[in-house]
Amino acid sequence: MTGFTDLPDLASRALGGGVVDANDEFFAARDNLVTPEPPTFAAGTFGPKGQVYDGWETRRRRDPGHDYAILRLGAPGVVRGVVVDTSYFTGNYPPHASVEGCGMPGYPGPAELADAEWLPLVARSPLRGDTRNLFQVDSPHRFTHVRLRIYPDGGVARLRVHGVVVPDPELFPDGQLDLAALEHGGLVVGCSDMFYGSPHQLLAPGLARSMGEGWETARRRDDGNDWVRVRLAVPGQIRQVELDTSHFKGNAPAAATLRGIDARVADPAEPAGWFEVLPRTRLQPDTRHRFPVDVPGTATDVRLDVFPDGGMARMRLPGRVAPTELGRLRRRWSESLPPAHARRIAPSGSRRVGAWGPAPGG
Ligand SMILES: NC(=O)NC(NC(N)=O)C(=O)[O-]
Repeated sequence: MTGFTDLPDLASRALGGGVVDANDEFFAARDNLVTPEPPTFAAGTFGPKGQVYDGWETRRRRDPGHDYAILRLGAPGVVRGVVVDTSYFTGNYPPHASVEGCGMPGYPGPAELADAEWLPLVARSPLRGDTRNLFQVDSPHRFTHVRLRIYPDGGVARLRVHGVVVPDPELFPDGQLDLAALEHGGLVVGCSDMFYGSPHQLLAPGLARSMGEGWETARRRDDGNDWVRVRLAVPGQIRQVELDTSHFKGNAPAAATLRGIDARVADPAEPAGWFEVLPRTRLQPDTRHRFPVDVPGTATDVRLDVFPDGGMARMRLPGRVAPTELGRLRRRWSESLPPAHARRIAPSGSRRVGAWGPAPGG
């Protein structure tokens, strides 16, 4: 794993991201900005408003100003880079764009977001048409929303917001959670092959709807086996291993093993530090397998080996986090809040009720 685009897209619809506001979407719907699949184009397809585009496209401005869209991240986190993808927008891409982020508690609507404290992620920069425009981001804050501004108008196919999830520890007060879940901060840090499907999808929320929503390798023609390594959201004890081969019917692995390591005290490069979580276990195609396990060790990372190759829809690792780690998670969360969000959090957990604005009708 090298550049920021290897990190998960926090805005993706696959993670629950959405477009909550835009000043205009005359030619093409804002919602397309967060579609997980790459953009497509069919020349000469005209609807009642014009050429059909797989992206967000505003009308031609006849007055000064600029257009904007606001995205809710599916999983709030620290942003490492954004991709303003103008694929297929050639005579109608915006020549410039900027991106800002804000961190808000609760579930703000467009009116609250308009008044939010927006911090710069990408300064106003030139864009190329029909191009994935990459911008590195350097900000330590945990953002819940981003705002894309385009100058003055035009079309953008996708906005990818790559980063590291920073979970809200209040969501698992008793320390029980899926230690591998992307939305909790679990992260794929390496894999042998991802020819047909991204390994990040293994950790995505919900059930996969098709084979395309899982991790799938190419057919192996040697004696090796495929594997994926995951950094857990937080160090913890794994209580159950869920390996879901749903939709993989002619291409499920025959068997799998799972090993864990506490990389704070052992070197992952040395085999000695790895302990068995799930012994080599036969798998069935198209099946959600759930194996209770009793592992005394704490793991920071796991490695799933599949034999010999194939595909898997999801891997879940329900487990328990030590109270000390929960404290560390709380500190990491509070230290990464942008100033406006931090000001809204009163001490002693008062954010549980009415933390954002008055109750409806109140
Ligand atoms: N051929 C076009 O793309 N024209 C217009 N856009 C759409 N969607 O028809 C425009 O003015 O940008």
